[in-house]
Amino acid sequence: MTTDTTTKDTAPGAPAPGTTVLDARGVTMRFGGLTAVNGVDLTVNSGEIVGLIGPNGAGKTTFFNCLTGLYIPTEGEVRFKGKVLPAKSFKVTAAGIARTFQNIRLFANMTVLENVLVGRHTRTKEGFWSAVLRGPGFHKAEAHSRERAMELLEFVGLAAKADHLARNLPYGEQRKLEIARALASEPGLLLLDEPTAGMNPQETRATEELVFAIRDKGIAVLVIEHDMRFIFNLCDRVAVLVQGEKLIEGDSATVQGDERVVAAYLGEPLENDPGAAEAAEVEAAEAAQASETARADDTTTDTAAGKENDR
Ligand SMILES: Nc1ncnc2c1ncn2[C@@H]1O[C@H](COP(=O)(O)OP(=O)(O)OP(=O)(O)O)[C@@H](O)[C@H]1O
Repeated sequence: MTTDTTTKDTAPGAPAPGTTVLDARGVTMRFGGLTAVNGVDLTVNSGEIVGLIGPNGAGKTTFFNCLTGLYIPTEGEVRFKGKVLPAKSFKVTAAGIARTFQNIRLFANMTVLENVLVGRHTRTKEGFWSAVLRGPGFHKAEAHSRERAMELLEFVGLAAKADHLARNLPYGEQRKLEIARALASEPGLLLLDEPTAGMNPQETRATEELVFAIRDKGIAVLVIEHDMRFIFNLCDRVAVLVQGEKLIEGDSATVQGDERVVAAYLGEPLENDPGAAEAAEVEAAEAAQASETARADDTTTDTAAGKENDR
């Protein structure tokens, strides 16, 4: 896996850095009376890693589902490389947007390699009859797909486990396999939904490096995550959703320093702050103690100085 985050090993055909790849405008999703996403605008440019954060139930996954054709937004429009996205998830994948899911969705009884091969189906030109007749075209396409799938397994660090059953992989490796499978559709934009959920700090750090390496291959990334350290280390831009609406968007420093973001995560300070009286009492006692000590020190110094003068 490439871990160098500075060298750009950009894929041929990738758009120039800074070109808008995803352009979501006024995306609204209502479920009956509940507005889960409300008028959200978001762009992702090529060469960028953009974070989407917000408290539980803020509408992040619903917004992802609107970007990937799982939901048809009640209002708004999503464009990918300038074209309005089709309203079917397999067509969205074919257009160039791939995703992983919050809850891992692998074929547990298939091998690691087979799981990646499944991810290639939108890129395989060979049709039904070619598969049935197993002619030379089919064998050539299959060999190419296997080669590409092995490259991707190498890239995420799972090549040695290509023949293992997916269900036997440890949790962190299953998440990597999901990413390899998503990459198999050769996307221009990768959406990651909580890629480090349930990971230990080492696995999280490795995922961070993997995402940088994906970006360096010319694939733009939009990532949902609750791990703030991961998000602020990784992302060029971060958008914050609260109750379905975009509260703020900016670089990590701007978002981290925004009082509204802190309030959205930690809650507003309570009017009659419980414990405030006790805290003030402790502070006053500590201050009194400090001045008492200072006075005692002064007396000791004076006495010592007096004795000196007495000599
Ligand atoms: N299919 C659905 N039908 C009805 N309500 C839904 C549906 N999907 C999501 N919701 C509601 O929409 C709101 C936003 O949910 P969503 O899962 O998008 O939030 P989230 O920000 O991804 O939360 P989390 O961080 O917990 O995953 C919630 O109130 C949720 O209950």
